[in-house]
Amino acid sequence: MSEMIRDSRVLQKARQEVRQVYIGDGQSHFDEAKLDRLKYLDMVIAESLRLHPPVPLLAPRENRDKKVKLNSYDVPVNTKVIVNAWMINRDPRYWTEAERFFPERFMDCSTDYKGTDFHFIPFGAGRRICP
Ligand code: HEM
Repeated sequence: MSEMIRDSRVLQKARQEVRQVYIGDGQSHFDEAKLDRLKYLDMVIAESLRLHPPVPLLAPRENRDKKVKLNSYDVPVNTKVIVNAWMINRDPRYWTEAERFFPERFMDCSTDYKGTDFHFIPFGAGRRICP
C-alpha cells in the first residue's frame, strides 16, 4: 500500500482494474472466482514481495557434510549459511532499475516466486520452500 500511495500511477491502474473486473460486470460485491482476472494486482503483489520480502533472511542452514565451494567462496563444514533474499531480490545484475517499484517488470515475464528463479525468492527455494 505504501508503494502504491507513493506512486499514484500504480494505484490508479490497480484500482481501475479492480473496478473493471467487479463493477464493470455490473457486480457490486467481491467474488473470489474472478481473482485470476486481476493481472495487474498480481504484478503489484509480486513487486511488493520482491522489494519488501516479509522474510528478508531465509532460515539459516548449516553446511554439515563436507567443505563445499560456492562461487569463489570456500564454505567449511559446520558453517552457518544465511541466504539474504532481500539483497538477491534487488540485485542489479538481474533486475533493471532494481530499486524502483515497477510492477510492469513482471508483464510477459516468466519469472515467478515458485523457487525456480533464484533471483526472486520471497518464499525461499528448494526442499524447504514455503509450502
Ligand atoms: C506472504 C506470505 C508468506 C511468505 C513471504 C512466506 C515466506 C516463507 C519463507 C521465506 C520460508 C523459508 C523458506 C526457506 O528458508 O528456504 C517459509 C517457510 C515456511 N512457510 Fe511461509 N511464507 C508466507 C506464508 C505462509 C503461510 C500462510 C503458511 C502456512 C499457512 C506458511 C508456512 C510455511 C512453512 C510450514 C514453512 C517451513 C517449510 C519447511 O521448512 O519445510 N507460510 N515461508
